[in-house]
Amino acid sequence: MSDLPLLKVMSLSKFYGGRIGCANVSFDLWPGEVLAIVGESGSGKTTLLNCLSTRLMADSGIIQYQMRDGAYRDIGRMSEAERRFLMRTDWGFVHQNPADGLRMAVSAGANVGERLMAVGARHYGQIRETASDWLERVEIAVDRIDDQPRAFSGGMRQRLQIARNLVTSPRLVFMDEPTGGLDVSVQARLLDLLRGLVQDLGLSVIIVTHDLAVARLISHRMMVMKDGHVIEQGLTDRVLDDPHEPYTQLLVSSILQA
Ligand SMILES: Nc1ncnc2c1ncn2[C@@H]1O[C@H](COP(=O)(O)OP(=O)(O)OP(=O)(O)O)[C@@H](O)[C@H]1O
Repeated sequence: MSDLPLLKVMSLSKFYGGRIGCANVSFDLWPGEVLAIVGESGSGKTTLLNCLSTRLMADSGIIQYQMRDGAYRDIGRMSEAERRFLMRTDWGFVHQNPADGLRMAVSAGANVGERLMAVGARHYGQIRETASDWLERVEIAVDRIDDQPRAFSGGMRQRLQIARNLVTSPRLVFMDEPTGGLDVSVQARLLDLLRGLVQDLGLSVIIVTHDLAVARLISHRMMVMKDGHVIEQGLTDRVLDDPHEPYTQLLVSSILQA
């Protein structure tokens, strides 16, 4: 791990009119670290994730990202084109619904290859070979490369979305409930796969989940949100085994021992 954070977030806030989306959120994210944002429905997890990934503009606060050359850039001051380039190359975003992150009417191979072309790949044979490698890595049979994702199961679609995101070797991946909406056995397999990939690639991940068991399995550190505020944060095992805040204690006892 580097001795400098990959992402520095300072006093980030977003309001919807008079309603709090998220308020005054600050944290650092380190290279190779998986941070889970947990909390009940409406606590502000998605708002925070969307502000961090610039899909939503925060009302106030600063997000600094360490670029590949080591320099920090203020994300809020980047041009739209620079932000989009970052999203297509050095960052990934895995949506809960794979249809939001895939192009359903083009082949699986093209879904993966498209991201490669965004970083300058032009050689058709190499793009197809890399796409095949990635399909294999996410446990999709290579003979499905020309099929459209609409012919895939939910779990396969999600694995394809992951391949599409990881093919450009991003350093930071945002995930919004990536195992939500899947059968329990499919969820377990996907989580296993994700955990392996994150470890092998040394990815930094910010994952939103309402499922504390998912957070336990995949994250190093956890932030608990309530009414738009981060009310507790710490190492995942510490927060789950020894929650300090009464609200976290309630959340842990109601969900883990359900
Ligand atoms: N587009 C919007 N317009 C107005 N209010 C919004 C909008 N999006 C979210 N909110 C409000 O902001 C607060 C946080 O919502 P958010 O969706 O971020 O929570 P969440 O923890 O992600 O919930 P869930 O797990 O249900 O997705 C809620 O009070 C919600 O009603």
